[in-house]
Amino acid sequence: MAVIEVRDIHKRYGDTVAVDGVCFDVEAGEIFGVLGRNGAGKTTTVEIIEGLRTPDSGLVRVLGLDPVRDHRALRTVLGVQLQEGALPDKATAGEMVRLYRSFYADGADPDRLLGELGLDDKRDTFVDELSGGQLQRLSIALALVGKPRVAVLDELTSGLDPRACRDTWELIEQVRAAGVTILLVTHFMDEAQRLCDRIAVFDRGRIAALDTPDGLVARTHGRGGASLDEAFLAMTGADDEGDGLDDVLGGAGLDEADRARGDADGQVWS
Ligand SMILES: Nc1ncnc2c1ncn2[C@@H]1O[C@H](COP(=O)(O)OP(=O)(O)OP(=O)(O)O)[C@@H](O)[C@H]1O
Repeated sequence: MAVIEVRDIHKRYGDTVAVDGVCFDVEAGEIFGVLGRNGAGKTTTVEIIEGLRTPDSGLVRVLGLDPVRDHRALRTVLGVQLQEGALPDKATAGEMVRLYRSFYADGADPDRLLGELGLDDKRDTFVDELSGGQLQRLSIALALVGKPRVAVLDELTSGLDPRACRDTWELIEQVRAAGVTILLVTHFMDEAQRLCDRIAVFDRGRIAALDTPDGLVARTHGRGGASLDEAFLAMTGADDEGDGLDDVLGGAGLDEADRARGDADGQVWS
């Protein structure tokens, strides 16, 4: 059974169609990337998966749970990276991680996790005295401290310096090696290339392509050694000329059956 199942979800905000028939499966132990230009519908889709938004139609299941109806049960197995501004200013980094740890029966050691994220000397620092990158690392700690079975990481390394990025990628690889399934929303192609088993490229509320990083490159550049960055630019650059991603990908674009099919052989929680 897929860990995350998304079936034909639709969401409008007034006249704006944010999500228009999105389908995909995320398999156990997979890092599944979500890429797309600003406004493509990524956050809306992810917030529907987290149970923060209700789709107009369609179905979502996370470990068999309905994110809205089973929200309480979902909270114990799903780790979510909070967005900026969601934390109280006058709590310390250590207090926040210990508080989040207390919500779960099992979990990571707060001090060890802070150390792995390079925050050991910031344990007693107030949230409003952390730098942007330190806050970002704290939000990753909070997403992982409950040892979730599924983690949703939205803009994982935004604002991190290159060293902190690499350390964070290594941590995420360890988390994946422990069998956690990860949904990763990112604008960084090097991050997607390194971490993701498969990537869904969103375009105007739809999934225009779903493949491995190498598979996406092959769709636009053949086997000519181009990078994912070049592939993504080729796909999205055509948009500026008025063509959609499906036009660029031509016959290589996915049909509905492809979009719904998961084919990764990820690691399984042991
Ligand atoms: N609360 C809202 N009210 C009205 N329109 C919204 C709302 N949230 C998102 N939208 C619109 O829905 C569309 C999809 O937005 P969404 O935030 O899902 O895109 P995104 O791919 O996450 O973009 P970004 O990369 O900029 O974060 C956009 O056109 C956006 O303006």
